Amino acid sequence: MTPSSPTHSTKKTAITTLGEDRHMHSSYSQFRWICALGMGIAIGNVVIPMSYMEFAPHNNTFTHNQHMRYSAGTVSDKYKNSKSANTWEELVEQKQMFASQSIPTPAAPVAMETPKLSSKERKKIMITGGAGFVGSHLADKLMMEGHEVIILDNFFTGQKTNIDHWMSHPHFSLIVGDVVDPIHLEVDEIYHLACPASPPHYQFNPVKTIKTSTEGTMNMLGLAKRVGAKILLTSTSEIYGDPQVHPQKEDYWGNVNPMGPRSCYDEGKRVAETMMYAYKHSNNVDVRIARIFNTFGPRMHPNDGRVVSNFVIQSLQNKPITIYGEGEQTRSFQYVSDLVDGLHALMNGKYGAPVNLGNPQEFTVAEFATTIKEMTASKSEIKKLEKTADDPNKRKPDISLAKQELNWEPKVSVKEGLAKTIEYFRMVLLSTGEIIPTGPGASKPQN
Ligand SMILES: O=C(O)[C@H]1O[C@H](OP(=O)(O)OP(=O)(O)OC[C@H]2O[C@@H](n3ccc(=O)[nH]c3=O)[C@H](O)[C@@H]2O)[C@H](O)[C@@H](O)[C@@H]1O
Repeated sequence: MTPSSPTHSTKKTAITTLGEDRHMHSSYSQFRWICALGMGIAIGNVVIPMSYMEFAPHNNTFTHNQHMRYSAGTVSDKYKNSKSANTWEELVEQKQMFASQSIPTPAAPVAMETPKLSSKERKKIMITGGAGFVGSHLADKLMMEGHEVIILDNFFTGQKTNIDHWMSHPHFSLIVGDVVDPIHLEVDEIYHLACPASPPHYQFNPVKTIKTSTEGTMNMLGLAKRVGAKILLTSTSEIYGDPQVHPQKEDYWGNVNPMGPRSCYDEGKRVAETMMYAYKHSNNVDVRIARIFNTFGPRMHPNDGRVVSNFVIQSLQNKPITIYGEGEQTRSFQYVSDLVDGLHALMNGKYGAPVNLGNPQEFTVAEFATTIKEMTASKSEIKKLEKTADDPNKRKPDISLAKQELNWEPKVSVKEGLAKTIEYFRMVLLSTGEIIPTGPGASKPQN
């Protein structure tokens, strides 16, 4: 199997055994400490992550005593002194402590105490696709504000490891389900993220991708209408297709091939936007639309197949870096914490028309490959493969509207974000062994 093959695999070795063996692995233990020390700032007994909790590399399960031990690995004094419970009273005390806090896991190696809001201030917020890469970072932010978070995810691309740390928190609920099925519950806000976003994944079952964006969005709008909730749709830069205008502003109508391999996603999101406005105008639903440009960061699935995870994983293993086409196509990359801040600002602001959220720092794919190769001190060769069908030639957001309406702009440079992402994947590789990233063409996410 070559890295360019449409099939792919991740060899899981040490880490799955870890959970089962219930023993600490030395590199893993080191990983936790690096993460905790590198990411957290302790204030009193609360550990505030530098950019939420960023590390979610693997499947693992933990015993209660392991939770206790992990708590000793945080920077917080309170946790530093905690140890395995010896008596019933100690166990009760520790259980109470963890009941109001997150539980440290490899996904989020710092324990975090969530603020106690009054019931009037505390909102019930649903995130569809909340176990995914972006959704789980958003969940962290909302939990850290003290809200109640309900995640609805079908785990097609989402991973439980991304949200494990909140599972026993009283403000957190997980519903394993699909947005294509109607759902009845009480919520104040809905962040509707559910939909595979990586081209190989959304092309795997195009009919399902269309249903997710259409029936799924209809169901979420129906819910918003019934309970009077505000709803935010994560749309995409892909609605501009292969743009003939550069950079792209929100008033550009786009250049989409309605019959191409990407159209299930592009057209699905376009119709989802249309539905949002139909419900706004006909039913007075309070809507928000974010058009998200290429986003990267820790918790991207190693087999996501998008350019950032592929190039980083290939470089770290000194394997060929696969460029599709000549590498002259451009993309503009934003770090995940900036996106999460933008989504939050949009939901909490008053602006109801579509807004681009992206970082205008633009790279050709070839430049991007060289940048990652240099940052990882890799010996990888650059390998050119066939260009993929309908791959947009240029993409860069005009974010003047987001600056004006949301007072938002990205704070993390691409290089800073890449450094964090490289460290993340370095640790993933330490734990999992070899990874062969997903190549071009439709494919199912592999665990
Ligand atoms: O990351 C994102 O946020 C966006 O990713 C994808 O859009 P795309 O720009 O095609 O993302 P990638 O698959 O990461 O591709 C970026 C460029 O790198 C190239 N690429 C990708 C992977 C690879 O191994 N080699 C390579 O040259 C692609 O051909 C493309 O030109 C999704 O379709 C968007 O919905 C999503 O918003």
